[in-house]
Amino acid sequence: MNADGRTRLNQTPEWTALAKHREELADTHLRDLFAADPARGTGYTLRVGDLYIDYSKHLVTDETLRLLRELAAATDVFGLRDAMFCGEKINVTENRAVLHTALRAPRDAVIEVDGENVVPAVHAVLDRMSDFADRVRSGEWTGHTGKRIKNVINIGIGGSDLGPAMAYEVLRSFTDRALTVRFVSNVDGADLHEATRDLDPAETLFIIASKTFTTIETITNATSARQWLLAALGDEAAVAKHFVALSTNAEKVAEFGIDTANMFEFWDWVGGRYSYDSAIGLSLMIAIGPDRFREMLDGFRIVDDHFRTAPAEANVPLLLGLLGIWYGNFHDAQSHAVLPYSHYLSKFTAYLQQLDMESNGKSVARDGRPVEWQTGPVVWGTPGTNGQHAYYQLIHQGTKLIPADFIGFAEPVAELSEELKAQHDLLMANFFAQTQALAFGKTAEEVRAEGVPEELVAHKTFQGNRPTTTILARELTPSVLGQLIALYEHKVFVQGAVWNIDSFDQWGVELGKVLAKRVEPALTEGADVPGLDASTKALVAAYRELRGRS
Ligand SMILES: O=P(O)(O)OC[C@H]1O[C@](O)(CO)[C@@H](O)[C@@H]1O
Repeated sequence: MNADGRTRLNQTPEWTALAKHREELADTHLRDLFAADPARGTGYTLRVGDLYIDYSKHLVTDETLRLLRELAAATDVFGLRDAMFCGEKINVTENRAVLHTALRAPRDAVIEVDGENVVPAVHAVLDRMSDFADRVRSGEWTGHTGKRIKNVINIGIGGSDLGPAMAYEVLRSFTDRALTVRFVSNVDGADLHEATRDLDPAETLFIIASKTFTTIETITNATSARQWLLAALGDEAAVAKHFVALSTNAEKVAEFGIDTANMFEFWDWVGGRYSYDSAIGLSLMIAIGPDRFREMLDGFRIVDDHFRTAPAEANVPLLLGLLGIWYGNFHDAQSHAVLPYSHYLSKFTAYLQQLDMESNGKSVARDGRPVEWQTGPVVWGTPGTNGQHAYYQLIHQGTKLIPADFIGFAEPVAELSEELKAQHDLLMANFFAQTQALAFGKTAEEVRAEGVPEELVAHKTFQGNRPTTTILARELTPSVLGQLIALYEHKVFVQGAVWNIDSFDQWGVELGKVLAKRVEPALTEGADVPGLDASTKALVAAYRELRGRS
């Protein structure tokens, strides 16, 4: 029993029933499931907004889905969902509400935190962002010397980088191509160097994105960026025209030297990895314009409303979350691949890595006791066709079960030439062929029938039975991007709720930060750091020697 009165997850009858069911299905192949139900290809599908979700190629039956839904009911996933949408403080270790859904709520919605409706503030910031973005895009907002802003550099890390950087790539064809928009995150000086080396400081706007405004990588890069600017423009007053801040921490913003009039605010109830639809999206909004940004928010809202209201049988985030639990907890799958068949989604999986792994990479339950069940998977993947010529071999014929999401679009991006658009069918033929091959494989008999010599038959056989979800949409628009992100946000939520972990804290990143601060003087000054272990001590000495410092 948990301290909160709940039976431990792995001791519930629902969990035990799933484990037993898994044994019963051990010898069932997807080929059998499709043979037994000719309607499976259309029956095991759902729609949400513009997304068509095919989950027929999963190792599940109606009974599996029923048992999974019972697990969700027993762990009160929908109860926690309602608490989240209402602004209850479900981030228990930080005593915070979790309200990224308020960032896309309509103007007239009422969502309260500590008795205060947060929606008017959300829209006030959105309006200020829109006004600022319009002024930069139109050339009305100029740099210190009066030159038009042609370059926008977002400096941030983690949730203050990955979201806008990903979305900028995804929506590139909607961006103002006259603007150069870059993202600097790494404290390796090379990142800022490459981002600024060919730019005119007088035409460059820096957006310093940091929820806390204390993150060392971001503050270090921002300080270097200010030096780069001032070295060229020579006047402290230039900072006001070339630096804006996105933060929850006005005091630290002012301390850094950015006028808080140039600060776009968000709130502690927005987690970093859930923040790119807040002020953190300013660089994206400048790139695509406020109207497109709002279309994206509308897309998020479509899936929020669906998650909040759809019954369990038709609730897509619930389904996707439960399927992940089925593989992670009952098939020992360790990882989950996300494989987009769109060049524009090249940073999509990197974004999801933070969303999923920082949220659900936990081993302590909400009541403080260690979990006795697997939690979040390793999330990985790159655009599909490139992956086909790299790691798909392992997915097809390796010894590990790797459930995968395939994401594709019926239409190529509108601005491609007719010639390049013609390549789209080939791209999508690969998309459909892969999930088919993964599910159904190729039997030894089929291989033999092709005249393959006996000694090669085993090598050329594909076991199949590799589960995939296919997510298909007509085209990649700002709204569809919002829908996709909200879908994954809520999927991650569902899994955290079932595992009874706090998906909204991230204590696991703290220790490394503290140790880096402690080790730095050993590198720079050769200072003796008390308690440094023998391995790290020797590595520091080797580093100093290589840098000619010892
Ligand atoms: O926006 P901040 O406060 O600079 O934090 C950046 C990132 O650092 C983390 O706290 C830890 O990596 C993330 O959760 C967050 O997105």
